[in-house]
Amino acid sequence: MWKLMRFAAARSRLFSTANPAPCMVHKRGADILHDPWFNKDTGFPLTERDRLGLRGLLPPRIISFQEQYDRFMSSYRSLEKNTHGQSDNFVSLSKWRILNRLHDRNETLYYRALIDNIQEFSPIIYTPTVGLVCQNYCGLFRRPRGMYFSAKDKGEMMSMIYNWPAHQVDMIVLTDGSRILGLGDLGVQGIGIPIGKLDMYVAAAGINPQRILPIMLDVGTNNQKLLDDRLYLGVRQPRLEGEEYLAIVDEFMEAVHARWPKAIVQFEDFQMKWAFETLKRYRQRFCMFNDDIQGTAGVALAGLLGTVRAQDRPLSDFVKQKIVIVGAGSAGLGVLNMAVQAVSKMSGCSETEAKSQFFLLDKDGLITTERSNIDPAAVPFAKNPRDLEGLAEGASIVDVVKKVKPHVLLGLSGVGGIFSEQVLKAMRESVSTKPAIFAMSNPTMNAECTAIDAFNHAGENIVFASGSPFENVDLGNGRVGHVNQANNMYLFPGIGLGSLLSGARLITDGMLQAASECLASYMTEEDTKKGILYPSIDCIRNVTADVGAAVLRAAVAEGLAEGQGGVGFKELEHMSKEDTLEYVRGSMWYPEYCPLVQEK
Ligand SMILES: NC(=O)C1=CN([C@@H]2O[C@H](COP(=O)(O)OP(=O)(O)OC[C@H]3O[C@@H](n4cnc5c(N)ncnc54)[C@H](O)[C@@H]3O)[C@@H](O)[C@H]2O)C=CC1
Ligand SMILES: CC(=O)C(=O)O
Ligand SMILES: [Mg+2]
Repeated sequence: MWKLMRFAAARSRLFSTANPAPCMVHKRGADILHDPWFNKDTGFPLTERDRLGLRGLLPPRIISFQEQYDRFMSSYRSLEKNTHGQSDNFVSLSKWRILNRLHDRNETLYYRALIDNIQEFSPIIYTPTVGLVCQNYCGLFRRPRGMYFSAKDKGEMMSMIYNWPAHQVDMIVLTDGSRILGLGDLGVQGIGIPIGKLDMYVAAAGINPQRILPIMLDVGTNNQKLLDDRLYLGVRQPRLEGEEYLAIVDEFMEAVHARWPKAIVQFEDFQMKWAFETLKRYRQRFCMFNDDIQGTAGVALAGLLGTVRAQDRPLSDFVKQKIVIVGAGSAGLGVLNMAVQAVSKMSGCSETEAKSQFFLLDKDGLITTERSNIDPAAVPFAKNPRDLEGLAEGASIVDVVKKVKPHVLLGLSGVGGIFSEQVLKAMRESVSTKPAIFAMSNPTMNAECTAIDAFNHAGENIVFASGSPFENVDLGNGRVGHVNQANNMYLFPGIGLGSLLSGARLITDGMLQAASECLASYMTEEDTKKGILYPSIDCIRNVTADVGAAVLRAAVAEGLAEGQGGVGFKELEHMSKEDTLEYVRGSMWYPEYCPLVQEK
């Protein structure tokens, strides 16, 4: 059966312009050289130079793709040498610039460099450097990437969407710049985040870069420093609020859906109130998800389950883990919701009972039912003070940790260093012999603690994870404190890829759960016992293929899959687990120069 379907899969690959099918190019001469989708720099073969009017526009020698790659990496290595001893920010921005210049010039070579060096380059194009790039965006801006819809475009979006040059768009990452990593409201400068996330989509999920679209919804900013900055490139007005805000997002979603009904929209780095509101508003109507709420939750849950295994306990013991979550925003509440659902499912108890193991804090401390002005999204998790011995409304992190002695302390607060020495030392009294500390806030300077501080103060037996990368910690005598990167990048590319290939019109909890379960089952017993919760970033393409296949199968199981690119529901339904994985892998784009002219 599957053999018969190979044709369809191959068609799908062609459909996604994967190699070696010829690419359609309607340009000639210098226009091709200036188009990073088609540009091959010195790599154009003679036939293309002849037939596309490139003769004389390039030095005569033809350089192979491999030589071009080697040449780029060698200039990257020289830059590393030449910037040695400069400040970390200077070095990171210099690295970002050299990668960005390649991105702007030759996408095929850029993505090959990114895929082959993903462990090394992800901290440059993604967190933490992407945060620095967003902070300095107006100064760094050279040429636009993606689309910008602003408060001033009301009523125009349906026609504006047709200004995007690509006929097909599969994956959109959208932000309004209101909560960029832990850096707050960066207005239009937040566009760096959709760009970085979509780079991960191409590198990890093999989404064709001609079919991605980063989008900034610029509804103003409440960041006074930006409003006062004469170089600021966004709309200089306070953020739209209430119905005015929603009217802009509604119009944008309708416009996108009208042009690309099957495109997936990932909402990213929206402030909490709009993150929850837009998810509720659109998830039954459009194929969308909120990465900070749902992607983060799946990655955190996989890490929490891994922690139980690291403690050498049966997975069913997850229901007994006491977990303190610091940060009751979109990410913290997303994690809590998913973890509570998992406990309830595993133990068969009600969600109300499942909540008893969890403690939630925000900027005002422990959240209890005595809190006045409690955020509606946090209400279900507020503790009844009657159930708390010796802990009152607003108790500090250190008091909660001392009293609860949790198995896990998890931070999604956006506040650097709030897991102080005192807090970390209190974790030594944890009821677990191998407590876990998740300092998940980004970028690095906003992490709740550093890896070194965690191992120094909380003890060498801890399990540690952070949102942005840290080096493993040398514990002496050849022992290593392993650092995990608990970042939604392990899931969002697979969620997007699986949803796309399924052709489902919605992304359900079942599909998201399948993604998380797939990641949770990834590590071997041997690894988890060493405190390794997630696979190496070097394998992110394999992880994403597995996650994508799990999401696709969940969509099929729920009867939501409609298929795409010639592979319909019936074919998807009859694929075995292995066939699905093969199909997903076969659909992934890989950067190679494709012929721009038909062989004669
Ligand atoms: N590792 C990952 O994959 C992800 C990490 N994040 C990070 O999580 C952080 C928070 O993101 P969101 O939840 O979307 O932000 P948010 O702004 O919605 O929520 C922040 C929460 O932290 C609380 N908070 C602030 N100061 C605090 C303090 N001193 N003590 C305790 N709580 C405090 C606030 O009251 C609020 O409840 C950001 O730094 C973001 O980069 C977010 C998504 C994914
Ligand atoms: C990783 C991510 O999505 C965040 O920090 O917001
Ligand atoms: Mg985010």
